[in-house]
Amino acid sequence: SSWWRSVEPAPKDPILGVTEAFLADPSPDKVNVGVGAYRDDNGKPVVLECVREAERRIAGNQNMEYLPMGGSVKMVEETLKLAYGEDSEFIKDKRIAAVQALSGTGACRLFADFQKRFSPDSQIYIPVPTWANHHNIWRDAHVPQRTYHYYHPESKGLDFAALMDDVKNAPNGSFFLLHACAHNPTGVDPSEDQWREISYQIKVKGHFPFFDMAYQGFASGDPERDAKAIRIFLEDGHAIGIAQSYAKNMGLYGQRVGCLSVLCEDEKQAIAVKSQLQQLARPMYSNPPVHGALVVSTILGDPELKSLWLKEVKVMADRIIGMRTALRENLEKLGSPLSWKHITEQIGMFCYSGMTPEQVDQLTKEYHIYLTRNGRISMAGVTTGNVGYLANAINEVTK
Ligand SMILES: Cc1ncc(COP(=O)(O)O)c(CN[C@](O)(C(=O)O)[C@@H](O)C(=O)O)c1O
Repeated sequence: SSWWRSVEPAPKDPILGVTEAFLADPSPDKVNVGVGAYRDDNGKPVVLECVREAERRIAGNQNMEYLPMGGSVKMVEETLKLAYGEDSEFIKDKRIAAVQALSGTGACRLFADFQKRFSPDSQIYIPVPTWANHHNIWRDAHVPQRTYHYYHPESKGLDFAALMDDVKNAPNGSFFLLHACAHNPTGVDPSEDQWREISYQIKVKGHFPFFDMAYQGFASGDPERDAKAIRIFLEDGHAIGIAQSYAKNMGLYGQRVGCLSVLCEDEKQAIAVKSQLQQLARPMYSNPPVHGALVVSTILGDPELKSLWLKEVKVMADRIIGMRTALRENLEKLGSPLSWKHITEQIGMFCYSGMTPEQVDQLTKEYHIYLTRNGRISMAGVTTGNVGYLANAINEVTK
């Protein structure tokens, strides 16, 4: 008996479905500015030189043994330094419970399941808008979701006042999901002063901040600078959770390398929390993949490779910043009646263009330009070769 007969086709993923449509399009003019995957100025995916060199050093020497349920201790150690700081006292005092995760998605999901298990009546406040998959992750972890104001359409900036009201009005001890840098999809980040006010208010309310940091190094080109929000919260004495990913900033997309960490009050608590995170991982995937973790720990564990990585991540960030300027200038040169200054004011991988779903559909149908229907443009897909074509198409559908 085909018990699955009632199974309906799943809806297309709002982001990955765009990639599928792009790949299916035979047009030579097609442009993919959908998924957040870096491309060089020839529109090609990039494997960083530091990654190639790490692979050369690993080749032939890597065993295929299981990692512990918590993953590679060395990779996790190096990863915590990126988020908490090279000389973090929290690392020294062993207060951080941390496990290797299946990239940023896996880190968020492991946290959501941990939250459900150990704070079963809690909910989570998620920004409007956010990365589409955040809703799926906390839904499948059966954690009720609330929203907080984030993006201000009229100014194409941060709705700071409304955000602060939501923080103040949420019940004490609520969970808040925060994008550490390079907010997806808006590219709008709080200023340093705004982060300080958010941190203060979250502390007053006893809320729990969970940072999703999928783009460290990609926003400004400097991983230290991109961790500023987290450092402010740490200085203010918050307990926090962090999801980290090497998909974008090290280009390890398909290797699925990330890390989930929870800052505890002391080492004893951290040992307990880590053991429970491992308990969640064991029935889910048992232990995480070994290769990507070895690439990361080889790079971050070698001063020469780490400095090469820092140079390469800056090159990627700078290229994107350059494309923001180019796209804005092309639109202005075309005499577009709209203001496009937000293209250069926003930060990170994405530009929240302000285009309507209908305008996006027109871009796809008439110009073979692929982007998500919320008008988000992955700037990594913009090149000196297609920026003129893209600007012209955007001008045509928006003028
Ligand atoms: C805020 C945020 N958090 C976590 C992730 C997960 O990333 P990973 O699991 O690969 O480490 C993404 C990636 N989001 C996308 O770049 C995007 O929004 O296009 C894309 O990779 C995706 O999965 O949707 C993200 O934007």
